[in-house]
Amino acid sequence: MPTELPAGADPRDIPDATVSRLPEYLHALHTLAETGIATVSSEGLAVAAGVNSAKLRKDLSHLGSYGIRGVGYDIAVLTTQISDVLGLRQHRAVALVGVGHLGQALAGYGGFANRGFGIAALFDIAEDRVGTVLNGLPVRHLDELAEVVSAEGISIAVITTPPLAAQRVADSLVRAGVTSILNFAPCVLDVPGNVDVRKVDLAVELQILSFHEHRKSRNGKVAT
Ligand SMILES: NC(=O)c1ccc[n+]([C@@H]2O[C@H](COP(=O)([O-])OP(=O)(O)OC[C@H]3O[C@@H](n4cnc5c(N)ncnc54)[C@H](O)[C@@H]3O)[C@@H](O)[C@H]2O)c1
Repeated sequence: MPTELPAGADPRDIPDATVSRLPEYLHALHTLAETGIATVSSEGLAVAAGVNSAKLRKDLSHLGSYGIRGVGYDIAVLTTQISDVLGLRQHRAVALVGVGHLGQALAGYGGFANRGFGIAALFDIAEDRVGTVLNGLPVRHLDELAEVVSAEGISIAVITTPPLAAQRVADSLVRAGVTSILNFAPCVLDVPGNVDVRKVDLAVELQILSFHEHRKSRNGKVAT
């Protein structure tokens, strides 16, 4: 069985919605591999990943992976294919800027390493933070950003500063050569076209759950 994307399966053709589910499939595959099994049916993988199996088969067909009738997917092969598409076959060093409450929690989380990432550098500007050590990493002053980004080969950064500082921090990151930013600050960042930004906002997720709660209570009223 092939271990790389088959000819004709161009990662640029994979829909964004599929890409957003690939990390879930990868996580499920790692968990299944730990149980010692070598193959998994599309239904089994779909249950492990929490999606519907028709959607999973469609997603994996974008990778040129169709599974074998009666056998399913080879877990090791599919893991390699998804890791290739996500660019996870190389360990990626990540910088984190803003070592406050949230930054410290993220920097202290041990679960990134086995998902292909490591926080390699921490930055802040507060006098009482710069120079301290967190999980063996020194908190450096933002002035050192360009030097460290270049030395560590960092292309991805996480912003956990207050929103008012986030745009300036993003500008510094872009100048230093960072081309992907995960922004936790509740603001919109203006970046050049070659820079990818993803925003994480738990308040948005809660508002969506609030909508579902609101709808459930409205439906309940209609039903009674
Ligand atoms: N996305 C989410 O779901 C979510 C959840 C919680 C907090 N947040 C956001 O995360 C951010 C951090 O929250 P927090 O509670 O950790 O705040 P915090 O005040 O504890 O930490 C912010 C840190 O950023 C540093 N900082 C300020 N300006 C800086 C700059 N120019 N360069 C480098 N570092 C700078 C501060 O010194 C401090 O250490 C805020 O924007 C907050 O709104 C987002």
